[in-house]
Amino acid sequence: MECSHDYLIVGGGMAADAAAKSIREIDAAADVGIVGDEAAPPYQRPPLSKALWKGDKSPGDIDLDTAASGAVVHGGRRIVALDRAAHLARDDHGNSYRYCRLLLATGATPRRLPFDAGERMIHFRTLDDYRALRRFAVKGAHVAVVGGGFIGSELAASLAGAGCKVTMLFPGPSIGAGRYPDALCHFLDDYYREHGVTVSAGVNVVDGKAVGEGVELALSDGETLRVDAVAVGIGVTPNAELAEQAGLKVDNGVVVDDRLRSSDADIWAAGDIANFRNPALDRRLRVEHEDAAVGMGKHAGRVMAGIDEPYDTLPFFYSDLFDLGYEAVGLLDSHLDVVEDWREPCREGVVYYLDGGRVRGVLLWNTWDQVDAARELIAQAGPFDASSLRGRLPHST
Ligand SMILES: NC(=O)c1ccc[n+]([C@@H]2O[C@H](COP(=O)([O-])OP(=O)(O)OC[C@H]3O[C@@H](n4cnc5c(N)ncnc54)[C@H](O)[C@@H]3O)[C@@H](O)[C@H]2O)c1
Repeated sequence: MECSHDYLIVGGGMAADAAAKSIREIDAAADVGIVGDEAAPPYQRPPLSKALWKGDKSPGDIDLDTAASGAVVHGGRRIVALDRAAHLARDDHGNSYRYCRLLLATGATPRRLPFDAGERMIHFRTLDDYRALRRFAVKGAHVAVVGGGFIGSELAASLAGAGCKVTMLFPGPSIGAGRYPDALCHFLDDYYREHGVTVSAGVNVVDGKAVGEGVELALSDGETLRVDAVAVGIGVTPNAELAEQAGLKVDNGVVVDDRLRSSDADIWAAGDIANFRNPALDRRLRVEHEDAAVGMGKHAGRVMAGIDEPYDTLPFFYSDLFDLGYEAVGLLDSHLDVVEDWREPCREGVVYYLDGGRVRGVLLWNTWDQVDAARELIAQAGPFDASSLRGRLPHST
């Protein structure tokens, strides 16, 4: 089959959906095509590790209704080659797609543990992964959660809340290490333990195999752990092979300019794969959060449809961990100078991340309605220090 689209979007996630909708808003007559390798049409990813486990949402509620944008969604297909000169993409089913303008929104692939332990070990990212884990992570089941980052901390809390016995395993010193200040990391380790989670920090999973109706893991401390299922969240790799094969500039993702345009004038990139420069932070970034996927998708769609404006949005993300929650703006890197301003230690407060007297990131821990104020602070030249920051952002709840 050969088809032709004015705008072809490669990847079927949240960035793709946002781009299709913003193209439609500007170019009502546009012919937009989306080719994505997941069978499901675009859906919201954040509920997979949070709301779906709490029963706040069901899989039917997370559909993004991309069809409403008028885009033709070619699901279950993967673009495997791009001929930039001919403006032609080819998929793994032998179909070809002609395009005028193309958006790469191919997302990222979970890093894998170096062994196969069968269907009960799930590298967690997609709706299919959620469904697979749900089959085994029933009430009372013992689930090992490998990784102490975003997926690991959210899933461990959600699974414990859903009545599973949870063991967290990760090589670092504590949950959230490298992102949060030490006191908060230690508080989180204790908080998870108080909520019934076994937190095994500093422990690597070195091997594993399927055994009967479970998985047996060999750990770096010499122990063996037998569980009903394993959920793995040990980081992701941007899906930039297609861009690389096509000869686009790739360096920790697809390198784009301030219009999210790649080194090819007719190809843009958005979401997890895009390496862009943020002017306020004065550095290039690749951001793997929902807000960036949606915001960059929307922005790329607008630019592709003819609105010439720069993308200068600061990274924003949020999380829910048991009854704790936070919003964050900019860079959370505990190697920066960290100023903690607690209203109640580790329960409610603000953490600032500084570099040379400039605020580069703000963590709003159980502190709400301060995101705009945090953005403004990061835009200011400073210099700031602990005394000028403490008490600056109100600690409203
Ligand atoms: N709330 C949110 O914004 C949110 C929620 C879920 C996922 N995400 C995104 O999804 C992506 C994937 O999340 P993630 O949690 O996998 O990545 P992550 O980078 O947040 O965390 C990776 C974790 O795995 C650990 N790790 C690395 N190698 C390991 C190994 N061999 N064995 C055990 N642990 C190992 C790291 O120490 C770290 O704790 C991220 O890009 C994240 O930003 C975001």
